[in-house]
Amino acid sequence: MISVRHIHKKFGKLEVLKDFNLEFDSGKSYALMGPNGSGKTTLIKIILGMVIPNSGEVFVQGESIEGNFAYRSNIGYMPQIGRYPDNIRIGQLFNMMQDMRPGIKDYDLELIEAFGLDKIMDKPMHTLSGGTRQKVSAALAFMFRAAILILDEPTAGLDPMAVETLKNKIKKERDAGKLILITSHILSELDELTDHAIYIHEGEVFFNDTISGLKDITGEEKFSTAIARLMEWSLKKKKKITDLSHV
Ligand SMILES: Nc1ncnc2c1ncn2[C@@H]1O[C@H](COP(=O)(O)OP(=O)(O)OP(=O)(O)O)[C@@H](O)[C@H]1O
Repeated sequence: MISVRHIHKKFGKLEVLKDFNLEFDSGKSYALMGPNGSGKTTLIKIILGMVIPNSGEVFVQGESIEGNFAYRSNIGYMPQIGRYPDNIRIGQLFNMMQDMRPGIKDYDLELIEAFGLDKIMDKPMHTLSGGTRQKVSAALAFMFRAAILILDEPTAGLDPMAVETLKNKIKKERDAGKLILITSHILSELDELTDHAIYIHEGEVFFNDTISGLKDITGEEKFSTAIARLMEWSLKKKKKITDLSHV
């Protein structure tokens, strides 16, 4: 459903992604992991067409995204930090986003109600707390019933009740067969919400397999310990996991 082929991205002299290849299939949920600054958000922004790679290509539902904007309506995106016009009110923002997708009329308003945003529609965005802005971003990501959901650290800054609400929503959409891609540093959350683990190290895909495959190859039952082992290997060996059968 999403195919990332030979992507190379540099910012100045910094090589963030090096000949990066990945496939994301519909009906599966992926945890995108890696140390701070390893290129997770950059990869997401390339898939969304917000960052242009130096070379390589991305295909979404079989079509190259180059010069193509229509594919974005198939993706619900929750950014790490949502940036919105300061003076716009919550309700106006929802209306504006709906106007930008005139082809979609059947909105998913579940999170708006669950987070109580329907009761504060008149509040200007710049007056909102960080967590409430995060709730608005989550509500927008799910609003258009997109087949693909890309969630960049979705629960960061949310209170425990909102975290549970959002996790339940993600599980519901996952079980309905959507493609879900999540980056997070909260491993328990990834273990709960996803079935595939992708680990990025120094601009390359170091590990890409199912979470049960990860547990098998590391010999660790616990997801967090398996990831710790992977990090250890990535730092020591600096080779792809396929070369580590002898570790
Ligand atoms: N627009 C930009 N200009 C210059 N450098 C950038 C830009 N965007 C990202 N970078 C750099 O690219 C690298 C990868 O950043 P990115 O945000 O993709 O990492 P990340 O894996 O998402 O990190 P984190 O876990 O901290 O969110 C970092 O070194 C970052 O400083």
